Amino acid sequence: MYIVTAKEMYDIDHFAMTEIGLDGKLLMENAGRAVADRVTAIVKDTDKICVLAGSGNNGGDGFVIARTLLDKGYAVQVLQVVANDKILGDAYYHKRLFERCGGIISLFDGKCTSMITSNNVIIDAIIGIGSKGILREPLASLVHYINREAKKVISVDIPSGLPADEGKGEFISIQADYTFVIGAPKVSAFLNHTSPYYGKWEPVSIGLPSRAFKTNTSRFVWGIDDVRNSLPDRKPDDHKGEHGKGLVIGGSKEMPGALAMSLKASLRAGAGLITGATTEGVIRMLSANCIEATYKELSETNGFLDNRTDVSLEGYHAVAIGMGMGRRTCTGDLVRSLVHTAECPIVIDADGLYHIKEDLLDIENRRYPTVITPHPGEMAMLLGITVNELLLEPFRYSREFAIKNNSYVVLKGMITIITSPEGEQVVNMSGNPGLAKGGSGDVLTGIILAMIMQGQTIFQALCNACYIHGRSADELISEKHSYHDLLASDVIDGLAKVFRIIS
Ligand SMILES: NC(=O)C1=CN([C@@H]2O[C@H](COP(=O)(O)OP(=O)(O)OC[C@H]3O[C@@H](n4cnc5c(N)ncnc54)[C@H](O)[C@@H]3O)[C@@H](O)[C@H]2O)[C@@H](O)CC1
Ligand SMILES: Nc1ncnc2c1ncn2[C@@H]1O[C@H](COP(=O)(O)OP(=O)(O)O)[C@@H](O)[C@H]1O
Ligand SMILES: [K+]
Repeated sequence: MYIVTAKEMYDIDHFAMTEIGLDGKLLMENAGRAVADRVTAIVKDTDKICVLAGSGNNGGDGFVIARTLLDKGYAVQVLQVVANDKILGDAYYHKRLFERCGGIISLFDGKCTSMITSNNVIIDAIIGIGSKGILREPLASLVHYINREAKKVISVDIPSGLPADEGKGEFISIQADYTFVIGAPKVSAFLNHTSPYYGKWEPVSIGLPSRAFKTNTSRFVWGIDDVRNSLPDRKPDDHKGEHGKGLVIGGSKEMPGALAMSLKASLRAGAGLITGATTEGVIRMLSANCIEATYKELSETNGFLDNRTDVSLEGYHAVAIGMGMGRRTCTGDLVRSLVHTAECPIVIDADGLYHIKEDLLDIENRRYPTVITPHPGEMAMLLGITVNELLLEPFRYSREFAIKNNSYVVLKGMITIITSPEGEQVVNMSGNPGLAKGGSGDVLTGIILAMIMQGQTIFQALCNACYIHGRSADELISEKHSYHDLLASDVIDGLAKVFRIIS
């Protein structure tokens, strides 16, 4: 599933019309029919439906939806929210068809809000991706009224008034219960501040050729088919050496568990051999608990790692660093020296990110892949901006950081954005609020480390790891756990089921 900006969607429409020859009226017919089909699945035969049609092609879709529902026998009428002379082109064509089929259209007079309350379903085709700036009157007041009074609101393509793109914090938008997005979801369906306006959403296909998407966007949602297509199978004659030898550096007297979770998750996710490099005290605590891992003792100052041991990374296929190590200056020296010298992929998480903040040039200059896995607070810290600024434009900030610093960025959150150093972006939607608990990120880092060593590209490894991590939490919530009680260590146990589902 591709994700588009408004401009990309217009380019895709344009490509379909000029290069392929698909007619605009036909695309509108397809859009309206596809949405009407979905609407029939969520309304009752006895529901009274009011379609609100605006001036652009979104309104045009509304007329097709109204005609299709009328033909199926639903009680449907249209409230046209702009003057007659504003309905032009393909939308006018479909308005005429609706009228000729016996459809009734009322003109919005700035009041007549009784139609909003006397119908149990409102279909919002007021405005789509052509929305510019904040919604003007009288539409702004109408939208406020709908949000207050309407019983069930179904938006067409995008909740009216909501920006399609990131970077826009001020708007007046319909609060939809459902949104049927046309062709592909828009970026705003994946942002913390705009996604709630969509309600439940799903895409509908309108016959736009996949070539049109491939040519115009490189952003998409990673799904289970992508995992199945990229995760290598295990061969009967495999040996442990083929599944990677990984090193996890972290832990401290205050946070030993973070290291334990990364180690266990990495082994459960398929790593061949995993070593935990940490303080003597942490090794003592973990070794009986996580018996499949091996351990390497590093030097410490008062229970926190320092840079006095000469850590050899020879023979390791990948390294993860940062979990539970704390923010002592002595530990920072260790992190920076390893980032500088590691001749293998390195994953930097948690406190490791804090320690590299002042030395991003070291990352940019690395000749081997670097992966950073920040949550929004850590990413904002690296960028020197606020979390709010970051979350307004997470795609842009991630992309600019990844390209500038020659690194892979896994920006974690309700929706996780994975960006390659070339700027390719993937969104992971698996996972749920049960993961909003200490340790979830340490588990993810362990899975990432394992995936990187399993014969996929680094980018595929990151996408697969994020999907599998979130899917484990989703399966656990659907079976025996709740958002409240789920623990990071449950997510490790849940991996077993996810791997069975995938294979
Ligand atoms: N090629 C096509 O015909 C297709 C069009 N589609 C539909 O077309 C939509 C995009 O159509 P348009 O480009 O015509 O744009 P819209 O229908 O989203 O809206 C444009 C209209 O809104 C008005 N407007 C913009 N900002 C406003 C504001 N702040 N306050 C009040 N009014 C404002 C403009 O004056 C213009 O009349 C998509 O969202 C989708 O629903 C899809 O059906 C796909 C195919
Ligand atoms: N509400 C949520 N919905 C989906 N995933 C979530 C949610 N909250 C957290 N997560 C996931 O849980 C993990 C949390 O990572 P992080 O914040 O680093 O945790 P910690 O540092 O405590 O280990 C990330 O993978 C994130 O995407
Ligand atoms: K709309």
